[in-house]
Amino acid sequence: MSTRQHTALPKARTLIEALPWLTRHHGKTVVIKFGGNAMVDEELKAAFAQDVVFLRHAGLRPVVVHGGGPQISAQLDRLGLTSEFKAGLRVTTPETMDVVRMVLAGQVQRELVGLLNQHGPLAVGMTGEDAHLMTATKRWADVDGERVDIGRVGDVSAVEPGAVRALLDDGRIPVISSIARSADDEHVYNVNADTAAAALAAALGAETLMVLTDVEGLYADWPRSDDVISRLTVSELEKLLPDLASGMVPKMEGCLHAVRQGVRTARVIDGRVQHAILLEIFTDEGIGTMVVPDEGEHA
Ligand SMILES: Nc1ncnc2c1ncn2[C@@H]1O[C@H](COP(=O)(O)OP(=O)(O)O)[C@@H](O)[C@H]1O
Ligand SMILES: CC(=O)N[C@@H](CCC(=O)OP(=O)(O)O)C(=O)O
Repeated sequence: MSTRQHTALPKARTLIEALPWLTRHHGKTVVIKFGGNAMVDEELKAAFAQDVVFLRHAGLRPVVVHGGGPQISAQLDRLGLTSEFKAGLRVTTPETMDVVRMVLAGQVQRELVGLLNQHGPLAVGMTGEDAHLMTATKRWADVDGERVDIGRVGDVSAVEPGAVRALLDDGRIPVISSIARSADDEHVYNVNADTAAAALAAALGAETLMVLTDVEGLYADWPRSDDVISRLTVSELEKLLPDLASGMVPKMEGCLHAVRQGVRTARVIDGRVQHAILLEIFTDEGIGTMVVPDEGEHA
């Protein structure tokens, strides 16, 4: 009897290799934050959409929260307005807020929804304003120990995840812009997208928060070295937080918050690498930086 050599055998083996990961994560919610800096390359964006759709078809419940800092700055520049950041947060006047809302909800979110929906009627876009998803209170920046007014920047004070859950139950992929309502509905707030993703992951009881950015992960001694910290507990991260700078502050604060609130792992991964999300499936320890609970917590 002759056995036929099937050329597709290595592909079948690869699929089987993914089985333990897929079994472990089946039915689990994964909140994926896609940063504006990782979003500047067309091929990367298309690969990101493929990964998210793959997760959805593999039985996970992916939720996308997107940023768009560079895209907002470019539009402000076109309008002759300046971009100013304090402690990693955009100083947001009412005029700036109009641009933030227009760019995030009208441009970046639409583009991601379009890319995902090339694979079927899956993605539905919303902002934190929709169905009271996110309510925020005014956030002040801490600059050298001083409390500084940065305008319409908000911190998430409440999340009503019902609408997102309903979309997930319906098999959709929610794509969420980081804008929140104020409790009195007088205006809207600009929320850092890392902060929004973390709040949402916590409220949804997500298994994982994945933050895609434009560096390999959290560098131990940035900018002097590029040694990536591959794993740290929330207590270790808490000690490190005061030494962090710029964009890493809301990211790592978000990871800390999410894991403290019961999210099993939070990861910062390199969104410049094609298929960064799927690489997670095939590497035991994962890539980038992983934040885990302290030993003995959420058993
Ligand atoms: N310890 C650190 N490790 C890695 N990156 C850091 C660190 N501290 C500050 N950064 C900066 O944070 C940036 C990522 O944050 P940000 O620019 O807000 O990205 P995103 O658009 O993905 O949210 C990096 O490009 C890097 O310049
Ligand atoms: C308050 C604040 O800073 N909001 C951010 C919202 C977008 C964002 O966070 O985008 P990235 O993830 O690409 O940085 C901003 O206005 O740029």
